[in-house]
Amino acid sequence: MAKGVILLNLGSPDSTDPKDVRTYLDEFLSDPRVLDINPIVRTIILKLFILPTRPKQSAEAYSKVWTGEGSPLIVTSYQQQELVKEKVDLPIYLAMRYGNPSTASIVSEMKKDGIDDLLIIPLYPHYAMSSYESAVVELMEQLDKHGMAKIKTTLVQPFYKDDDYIEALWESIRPHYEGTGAHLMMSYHGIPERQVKKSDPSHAHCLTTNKCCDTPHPAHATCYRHQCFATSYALMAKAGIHHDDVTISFQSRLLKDPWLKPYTDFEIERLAKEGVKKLRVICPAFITDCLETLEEIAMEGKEEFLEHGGEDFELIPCLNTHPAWINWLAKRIETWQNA
Ligand SMILES: C=CC1=C(C)c2cc3[nH]c(cc4nc(cc5[nH]c(cc1n2)c(C)c5CCC(=O)O)C(CCC(=O)O)=C4C)c(C)c3C=C
Ligand SMILES: [Fe+2]
Ligand SMILES: [Fe+2]
Repeated sequence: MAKGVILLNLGSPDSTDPKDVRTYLDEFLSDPRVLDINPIVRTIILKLFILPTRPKQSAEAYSKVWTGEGSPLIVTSYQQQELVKEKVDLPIYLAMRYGNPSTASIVSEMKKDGIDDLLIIPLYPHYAMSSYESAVVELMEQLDKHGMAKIKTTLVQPFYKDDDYIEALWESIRPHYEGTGAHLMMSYHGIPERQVKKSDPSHAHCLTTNKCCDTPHPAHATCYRHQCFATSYALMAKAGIHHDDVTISFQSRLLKDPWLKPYTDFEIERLAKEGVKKLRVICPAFITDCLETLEEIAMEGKEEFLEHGGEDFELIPCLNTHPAWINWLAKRIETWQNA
């Protein structure tokens, strides 16, 4: 059998031209796992309220972080792919859920290469219907469309508390944090609360009490909130960081419905007002630095912190191309290859 590995990430616009950003946002927000509302209402909201204004605003934000080679998310993802290729003797593919390289185009490449035994690695530590699930469903649909529905597939599960992942995360954070005396914010991408409830197969556990995420339950296999907390607690335990020195929060809200709380922007302001002078922020929901870390946190978040009395603010980079992360990927692939 011809083995191959596919890395899945979210994707970016092709350029900072508002037209390209519009095309990207249209594809992204038309995904029923992202705006999971009545399809007619979704089209109305998208076409009448979001697409007339947001592409220009988002294009301006993207312009602040864009590199000579393109979007940070795409550039770093290609670097990850190349570094993994240096470590394992297998074809390594990279596909995006939205934009390019599209999942469809990469599946077509895999078909030409005769791949019939595939390891799927969604580059998301946590399960969310809008990220991990959507990327996997799109891949499966494309395999089906390309006549590859019957190939052997192995799916890497959300690795939010995997010991080697937590170790790699701490190794990447440690030089930027240890000895600074800073308060540590762990800011995760938010999702609407209704999506946490929808992803609970029992429909009777998630968000029913304040303590649901700390009470063991099968629903946690697909509970984004539980998995984010589990990453935070495992990291604190590994690094010996006391919970008084940590704030866990959720960023990047869209529209007015309730999203997971507490909200990162409110927490940054609160911490500054309460006298925290030095803040370091990590964003463990992202493997790769992107608009949401480099602009929303490192620029907007910093401005907000300094405006309200904070003095020293830094975003700690995501895992990106850290050797411990590349080793984690290579080890997962080799374990599968040799099984
Ligand atoms: C952790 C993974 C992600 C989840 C979960 C997620 C949910 C989610 N996102 C939106 C809306 C937007 N997100 C945007 C950017 C963006 N989102 C993620 C990851 C997750 N999103 C990443 C990595 C990025 C950055 C992409 C890049 O090019 O750098 C954007 C686009 C930018 C903007 O206009 O703000 C939108 C829109 C929703 C609605 C949602 C859950 C319902
Ligand atoms: Fe997002
Ligand atoms: Fe939960």
